[in-house]
Amino acid sequence: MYTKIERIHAREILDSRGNPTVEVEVSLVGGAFARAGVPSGASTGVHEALELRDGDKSRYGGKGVKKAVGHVNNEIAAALIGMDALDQGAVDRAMIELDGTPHKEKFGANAILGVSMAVARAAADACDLPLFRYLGGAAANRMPVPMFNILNGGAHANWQGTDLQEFMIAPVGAPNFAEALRWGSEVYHSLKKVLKDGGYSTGVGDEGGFAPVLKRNSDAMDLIVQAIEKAGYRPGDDVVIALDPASSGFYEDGLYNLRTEGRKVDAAEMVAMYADWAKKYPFLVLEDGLAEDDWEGWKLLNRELGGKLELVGDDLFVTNVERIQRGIEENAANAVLIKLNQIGTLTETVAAVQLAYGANWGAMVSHRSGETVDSFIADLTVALGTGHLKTGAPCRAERVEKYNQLMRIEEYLGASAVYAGRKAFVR
Ligand SMILES: C=C(OP(=O)(O)O)C(=O)O
Ligand SMILES: [Mg+2]
Repeated sequence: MYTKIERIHAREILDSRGNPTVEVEVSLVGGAFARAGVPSGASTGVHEALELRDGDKSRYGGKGVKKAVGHVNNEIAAALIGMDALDQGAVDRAMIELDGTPHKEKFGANAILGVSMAVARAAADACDLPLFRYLGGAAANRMPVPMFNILNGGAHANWQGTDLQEFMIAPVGAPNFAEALRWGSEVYHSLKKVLKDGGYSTGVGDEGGFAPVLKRNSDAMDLIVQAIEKAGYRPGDDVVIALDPASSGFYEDGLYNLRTEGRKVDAAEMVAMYADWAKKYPFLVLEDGLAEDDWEGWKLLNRELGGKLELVGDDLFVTNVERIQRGIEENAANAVLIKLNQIGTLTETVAAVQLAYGANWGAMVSHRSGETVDSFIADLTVALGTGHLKTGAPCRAERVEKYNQLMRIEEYLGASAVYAGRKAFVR
């Protein structure tokens, strides 16, 4: 059968931060071929599947991935060769069972995910279909709102800028994805000018957003509103703001340490700050507003703001159905962030999205702060119809490749494409 897996080969490559990561190639008997690159986070959740690093300090300071590469080339290849690439579920289950640990500690989620992605792409190639069409079927036509991270802080700016990690803009009022991309790029360049004119640095963080040193976190909101207006758009109607404070990164002994402002606050005070911002700013989406195990805080946040904001759990849920199920039962959020490498297979990622949909929750697909030029998540977003994705600033090749792939998909869909717009957000 022409979709049988014939060859699997992994190698070590570099990601956008200059750290090693896994790249996997898969060939099928009929000649189909695909390659996939595995991303890597910096503000990783403690409940994520394991990213296997060598720990050998003589190479890349211990960050090499030769062990993960070896697992792909040996045990995983031996088990998967001869399997049908069209049966993604069976391929992913075989790797999960062979690994046999709860968090993929044996092979590493980086090894398993590279194979999972490359097998899907090889199957799409064998079917002569674009990846989004292979994964999503004939009805997949929903183009996402791009969430551009234009101001970086926290771990993504070496803790030298804002405490909050990501300030994103979302062009909800655009008529289509191509225009949304243009609006986002124009606001990004407008922010550069606003920062330059204000005497701030225009150096960038890990995801390509500017990383100025500011006195208060809310200064970032004011600067972004100015940038939206100066670019000729209406804050709120055309372009809204989304935040990912990644607050697990500054949660210490039960309090949130806002270092730049010199104050430590509790969950209720954080919720009050977000409520105030929701009144003052065109602010619609809040990811990881509270820390990954602060379930009581999240419940309060959802009670207070769940009707106004899309509250997205990233470190809280780590794309893991058990944690998402708990979130649904405890009414702790109304949306989930979706990162393939937090869980380690395509099959489990799709299950996480379906669980969220079943609860009428939103799902936002996401890149990692360490990326390759692989644009798998662009296709995945359209395939699953999530309506929004975040993949950094509209600059830096590893980020724009995802946005550019969405341009190609929108062109391919032609009149069938539907831009999700404001409806993307569940509140
Ligand atoms: C993309 C993110 O960052 P990282 O990849 O560093 O976890 C995030 O926190 O949403
Ligand atoms: Mg996050």
